[in-house]
Amino acid sequence: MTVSRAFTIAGSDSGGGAGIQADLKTFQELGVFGMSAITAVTAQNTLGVQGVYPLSLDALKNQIDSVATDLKPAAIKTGMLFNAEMIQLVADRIQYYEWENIVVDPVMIAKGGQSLLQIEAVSALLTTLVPLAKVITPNIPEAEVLTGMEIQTIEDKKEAAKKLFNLGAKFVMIKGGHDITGEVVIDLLYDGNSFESFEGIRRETKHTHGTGCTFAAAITAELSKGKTVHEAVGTAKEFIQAAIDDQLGIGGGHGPTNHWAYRKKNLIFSS
Ligand SMILES: Nc1ncnc2c1ncn2[C@@H]1O[C@H](COP(=O)(O)OP(=O)(O)O)[C@@H](O)[C@H]1O
Ligand SMILES: Cc1ncc(COP(=O)(O)O)c(N)n1
Repeated sequence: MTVSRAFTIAGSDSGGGAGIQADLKTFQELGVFGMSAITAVTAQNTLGVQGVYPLSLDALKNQIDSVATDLKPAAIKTGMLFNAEMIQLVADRIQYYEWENIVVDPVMIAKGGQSLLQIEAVSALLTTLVPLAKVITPNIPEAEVLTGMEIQTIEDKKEAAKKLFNLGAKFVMIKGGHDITGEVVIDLLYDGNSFESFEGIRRETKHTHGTGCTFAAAITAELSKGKTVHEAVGTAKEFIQAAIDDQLGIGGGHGPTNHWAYRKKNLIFSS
């Protein structure tokens, strides 16, 4: 039996909705064997981030090498990388192992406002990791920081996508969750030639903790199966819409989405 294998390099979210936990749940739900390397442990729940505890560079390198040398992941996702040294290490390992299916989710700030990436690390992200990305998946505030431009209109999004493409990312996905208006939420994918919109139904909910991680993890899972980026993003969009629609309603703040919802929906439709 061939097993699709995906690897996440990210931070741990004790609350289970974002980070490593969201990634592994998403891999599992999409039928992919998941592996992880933890950059930092966060003490986190739906109310916010109570603490950030980065691991040593050695601990991170050792985890990546353990996975790489034995388990051979077919697609790799990066999430919270915390500082410039970790970004450089991850970029170095990606090149060393000649990995190509790299999904870079440039995590910077948690939904509660706490920083998950040191601001001086942004230039390392731009120069070392973005050029290695098959897909980069910034939300609007992240795209603004990465490009140094304000994003308000669809034309701004297109310009930002072009800038990130010119830095070497093969596909740029600018997510629309932070747009303030509209019944439709639009994620814009750019492949260097044309733009494709992936639309979802915008839900009025505060339970969107981990949506970015989950969406990027679903893209990674599908890439590990050999799907194209367009196919992978299509499935990821269905996955995240189902996860947001099927509210869990747990916790007193920004609650997690339901990672089981996509499989549940497909089970119902196929039975
Ligand atoms: N309120 C919402 N209703 C429906 N889809 C949403 C909503 N918020 C975010 N999404 C979707 O979730 C994914 C993550 O989006 P976004 O919130 O922009 O990223 P992040 O979690 O990194 O801030 C995207 O596919 C986006 O369209
Ligand atoms: C460890 C960790 N990684 C990432 C996020 C971002 O979450 P989101 O997907 O909601 O932007 C988070 N809150 N915690």
